[in-house]
Amino acid sequence: MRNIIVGSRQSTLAITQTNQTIQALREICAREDLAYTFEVKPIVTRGDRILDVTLSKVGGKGLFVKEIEEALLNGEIDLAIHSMKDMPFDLPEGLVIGAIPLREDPRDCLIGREGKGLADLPIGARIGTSSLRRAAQLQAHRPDLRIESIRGNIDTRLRKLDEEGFDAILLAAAGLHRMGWKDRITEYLSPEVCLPAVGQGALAVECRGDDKDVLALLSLLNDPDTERTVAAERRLLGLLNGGCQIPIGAFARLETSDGASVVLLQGMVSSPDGISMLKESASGSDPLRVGSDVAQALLGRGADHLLAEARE
Ligand SMILES: NCc1[nH]cc(CCC(=O)O)c1CC(=O)O
Repeated sequence: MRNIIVGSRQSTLAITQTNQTIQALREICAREDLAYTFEVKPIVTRGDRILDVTLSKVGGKGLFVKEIEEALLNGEIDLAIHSMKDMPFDLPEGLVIGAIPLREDPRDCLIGREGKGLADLPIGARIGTSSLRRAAQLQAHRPDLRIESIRGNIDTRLRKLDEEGFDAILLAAAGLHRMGWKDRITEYLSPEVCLPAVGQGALAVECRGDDKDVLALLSLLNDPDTERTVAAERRLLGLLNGGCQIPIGAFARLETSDGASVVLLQGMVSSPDGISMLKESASGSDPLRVGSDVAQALLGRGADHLLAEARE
């Protein structure tokens, strides 16, 4: 018998993801006859305190992660559930990702006012997003659209769609699905129009590297297919050194070829206006290799210049 303390941010999405993951762990415990109980401990992160300023301007990776990792390291909590796409590339010494559960829908989506899809939006329509990646790709697809910044948690943004007169906003489908707000989505953007963020739709369940009980439990929650696709995307991000402020998109999926699992990865790097946009793809059995192949292809075609410009 052990009580596992789960640290969680207090945004509606974080609470939902934490509760859904605990529910899945409880089902595993019932099935495997494991005597664990779970308790949620609220944690406030820097990212939560500065939501009223543009997050990308504040910079620094892992604004939503640092305080939670400190609580893991000092034993205040035993487990934390993060959105994979908010996870920095490197984990602090002593912490590991114990499970990557089955991925939700990785796509971005449009939430149009009055049910409008992308093709229904009038010339010059106002679109709310504060993601450089979504803005660049949408602008490349529809140069006429006026893209404006919109901030806050998912719930706040949905409210602002109506209150601030946007014609549509862009969000990750995964968050809306998890919150039960699928019906607000008016169009799913295909990866051809908008490549998602690295790890979008996936969760990272983090714990201490020496916590044997929790590691054993989490291994039962891990989804090996999701782990493979996320590994390819994150290798690409790591090699592009995505810390700087530049639109980067990636999407990996699996296919079976002659009985073997093959990872197919598409990657994109762009100037913020979407005018200089590079896209490359690769496939293979080793996700890390596929990630570095796409990174090398992008760098060889000039992604290094785009990255250097963004650093200036
Ligand atoms: N940037 C915040 C964030 N982190 C994870 C999600 C959505 C869920 C996910 O991608 O797993 C969101 C909101 C959004 O981008 O719409």
